[in-house]
Amino acid sequence: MPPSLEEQPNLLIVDDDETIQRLLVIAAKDHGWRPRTAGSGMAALDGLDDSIEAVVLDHGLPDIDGLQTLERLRQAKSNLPVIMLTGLNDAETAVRALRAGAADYLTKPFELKRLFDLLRQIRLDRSEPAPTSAGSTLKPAAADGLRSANQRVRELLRRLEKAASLDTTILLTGESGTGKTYFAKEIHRLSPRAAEEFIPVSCPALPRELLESELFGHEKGSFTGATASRAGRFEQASKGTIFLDEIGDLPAELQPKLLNVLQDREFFRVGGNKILRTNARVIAATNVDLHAKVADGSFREDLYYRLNIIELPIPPLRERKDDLPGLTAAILGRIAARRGNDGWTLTSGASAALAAFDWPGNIRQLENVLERATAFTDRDELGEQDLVPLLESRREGPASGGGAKVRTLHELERETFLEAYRRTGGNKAKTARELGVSERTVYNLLERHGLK
Ligand SMILES: Nc1ncnc2c1ncn2[C@@H]1O[C@H](COP(=O)(O)OP(=O)(O)OP(=O)(O)O)[C@@H](O)[C@H]1O
Repeated sequence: MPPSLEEQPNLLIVDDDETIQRLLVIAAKDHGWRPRTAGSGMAALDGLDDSIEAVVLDHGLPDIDGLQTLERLRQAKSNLPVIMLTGLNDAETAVRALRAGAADYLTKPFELKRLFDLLRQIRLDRSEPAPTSAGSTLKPAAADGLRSANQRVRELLRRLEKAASLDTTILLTGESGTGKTYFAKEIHRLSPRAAEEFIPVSCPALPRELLESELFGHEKGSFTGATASRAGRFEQASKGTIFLDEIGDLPAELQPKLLNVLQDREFFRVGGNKILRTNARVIAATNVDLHAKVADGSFREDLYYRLNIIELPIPPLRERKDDLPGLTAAILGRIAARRGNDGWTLTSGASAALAAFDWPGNIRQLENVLERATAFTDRDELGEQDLVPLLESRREGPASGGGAKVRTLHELERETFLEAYRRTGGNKAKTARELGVSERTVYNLLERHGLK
């Protein structure tokens, strides 16, 4: 039975060309939408109300243009999906539309079917209930990492796929371990450059001089130890993608050089006097707030804007817990393939324990927990007792602010205890023996550290 008129979702069509408007209205009705129309950006803003579920927006409008309309629509309703219609060969508008938060764009002329397939998919994504994280069975893994149970991530992935094909600079932001490197590789894989090289460079991994030579190459004799000329990563990645991880740590002296590459595609090797050109696509990532770095003067504003053509913010795991079952299945599948066994399932208690944790180290921490839990069990089902002792709330990775973090006695006790508890597979008697304490103390320790 077709949906009643009340059940049909409202679609706002914004186009000043009456013929196209009429065509879209007919097609919208055919596809189960209830169309409303606006002939200008201002009319679209006037016509916006809570019942509108999606907008099809032409770029060329008579008053405020499509991009400005898009920005204002999204200001009024931040989660409103907008599909932008752009002219042929207008990649710049497409990039700017995605940047301004468009769910997608279509280049005119386009097939009506494509538009309504997209709209249907957006609707599906929004209405699909998120799977519960507790439960004994795991769904098959989203092996390519481009599926998600979380609406925010699904929207991010849609933008990511679109951005991948546009060959533009992308900035991935998010806490450590959220998957920035993983997504950078996915962008490369989905891009027309997939067959070329993907070259990652970690900015804080090298001192300034070496980083400069790593990125831009050097000529023989340009510094002590430069016994031969060497091409840099920008030369090597000329047809491919260069991934600049932790770009916030790029030393001030190298920032103008990177800016030149992004602006003019030109650079010099260290000690070189020949202008070299690169066509590398740049993807950068940061887990620090670059805005704040611009504000305190440690990161150039012009470089920030060059990098931030399209920003893809990756949410922390604690804000996408509905993805835990899929991610867990994907990671366990990967571990099983590596170890050559049939894999593991989780008891509902184990799933609930994962869901109750706040994951300060994000997906990397989930991966570590699963690696360790599977290493210490002979069973093919992971239970609460396999996971709970591994769920530590301390942030993983290097402590921010530099320098080794001084741990309190309480933290040391917790770590030592957890080590032993994990080693013994959660066996309290064995843990007691290993630590030279009574079993009663093991119970006390479990309680003291909130592990019961
Ligand atoms: N969608 C995903 N599916 C499966 N595994 C993932 C996914 N995203 C990330 N991972 C895994 O989680 C781990 C951490 O991801 P990644 O290294 O990409 O994080 P990051 O944000 O780049 O971290 P950092 O800021 O510390 O460099 C990796 O081992 C990666 O393979």
